[in-house]
Amino acid sequence: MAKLSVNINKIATLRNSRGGDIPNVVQFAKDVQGFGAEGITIHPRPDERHIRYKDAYDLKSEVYTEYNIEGNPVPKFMDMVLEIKPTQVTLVPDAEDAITSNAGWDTLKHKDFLIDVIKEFKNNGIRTSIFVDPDLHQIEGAKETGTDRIELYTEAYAHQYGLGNKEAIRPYMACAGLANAIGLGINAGHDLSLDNIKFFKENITGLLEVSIGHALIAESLYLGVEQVVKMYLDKLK
Ligand SMILES: CC(=O)[C@@H](O)[C@H](O)COP(=O)(O)O
Ligand SMILES: NCC(=O)COP(=O)(O)O
Repeated sequence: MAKLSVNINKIATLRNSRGGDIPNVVQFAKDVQGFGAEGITIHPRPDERHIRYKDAYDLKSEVYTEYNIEGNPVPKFMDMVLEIKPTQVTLVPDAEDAITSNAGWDTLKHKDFLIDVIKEFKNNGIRTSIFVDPDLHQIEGAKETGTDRIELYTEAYAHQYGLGNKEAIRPYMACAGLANAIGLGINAGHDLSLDNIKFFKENITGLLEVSIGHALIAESLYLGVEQVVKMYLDKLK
């Protein structure tokens, strides 16, 4: 069974569009955990256009499932994560102006940097994960950094699956096979949805956690948050 971590960035985006506190992201996190979510993911970006650093602190005492903070480990981000000490930090190489995450780390090119950053987080008792493209060389590189887990960047799978190309799962299966063989835990995320999650889960041996935000919130507009969370949990069994 893979854990469902709900990414609540979109709730903050909605709140920020009016400048007030509706919807309240902390209340949403509490409710979604009550509906069965096994984790809360946030991804504060440098411009704080959705989740803000203050939200990350406010959520600390209310997330009683797994708290996963994603982002580019620039000094401000590192200080915040080291202070909050979430369950997991997921390192994502965001460009400042990226609309959303659009690439995994080059774990070979940035190996020394990643080794240093991961050591710092692990010394503080925080589990680490690196966002990576489904490429065997990048998985091997990730192992060299000392990270506990990888997060497979699933945008390509989700896009191809939507076009009817189920073969798109193959590179992910190969990466999962390698990760399992060399002792890396496997997370996955980006554009996963009620449509594509079951096939992904069925084919990825050892999948530990998925973080899902954009599709989950969009689906909730029609079906309701509680129903959607339960549908994901069922597909992730
Ligand atoms: C790493 C990843 O795929 C997610 O964090 C995703 O990028 C969500 O971030 P946004 O809500 O900014 O799109
Ligand atoms: N790590 C992926 C994530 O948190 C959510 O991505 P998305 O479902 O919003 O594309």
